[in-house]
Amino acid sequence: MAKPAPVSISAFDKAAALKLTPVSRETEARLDRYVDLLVAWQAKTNLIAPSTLPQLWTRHISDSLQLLDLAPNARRWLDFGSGGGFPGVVLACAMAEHPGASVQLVERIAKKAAFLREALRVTGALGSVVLADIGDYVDSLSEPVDCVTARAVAPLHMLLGFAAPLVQRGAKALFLKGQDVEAELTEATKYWNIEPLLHPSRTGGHGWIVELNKIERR
Ligand SMILES: C[S@@+](CC[C@H](N)C(=O)[O-])C[C@H]1O[C@@H](n2cnc3c(N)ncnc32)[C@H](O)[C@@H]1O
Repeated sequence: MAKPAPVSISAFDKAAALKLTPVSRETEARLDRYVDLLVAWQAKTNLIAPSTLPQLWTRHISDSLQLLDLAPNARRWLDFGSGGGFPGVVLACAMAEHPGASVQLVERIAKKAAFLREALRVTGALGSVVLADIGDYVDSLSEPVDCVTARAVAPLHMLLGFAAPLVQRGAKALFLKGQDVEAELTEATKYWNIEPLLHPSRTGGHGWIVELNKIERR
């Protein structure tokens, strides 16, 4: 008797992720193309910690998708330090269903920026890649942004410095943070007047999303 095909960990992980953060068939197809590209590039460029590959869908894709519910009306997104594309490329894949939406991905490492461009191309997601330092880019930006995001890029007090001009012009900031969020908030409030909203990550672990609608220098 033929043995049943082994259930691959990634298929199981993908199913868990889609239960946690459901998406349309079209977005799922775009995310599949992104995952294929990421896995191919990961062999030659370190885009994510190799130990997290088996949980790619829950650890990285759901982690990114969960931001959408916190800014359901946002159409113009800006992701700081996109690296391998989290959350920026994932958001761009999901936002492709909204005409006129776009996600800008800011990354200062040329090889990662090249990967991000290829990811937007193969997925057909709506967005653009900016090869620049975040601070320089924000200084040069005049068009409005609805929501600014970042994951694993810099300590909170530095992210607040980057995001402040955008939040002061009406943007919301959503920063994915780990278990040290309280210490980061304590440090940040030495320099900034903020009224943070803390959302526990839906993907479990000790993650938090820091939502900010006001950032003013003390
Ligand atoms: C640890 S990686 C995280 C990447 C991605 N956000 C994620 O969560 O998988 C941090 C990324 O931010 C980029 N980065 C850090 N500081 C930056 C800056 N000032 N300007 C542009 N990119 C920056 C780095 O080049 C790197 O690709």
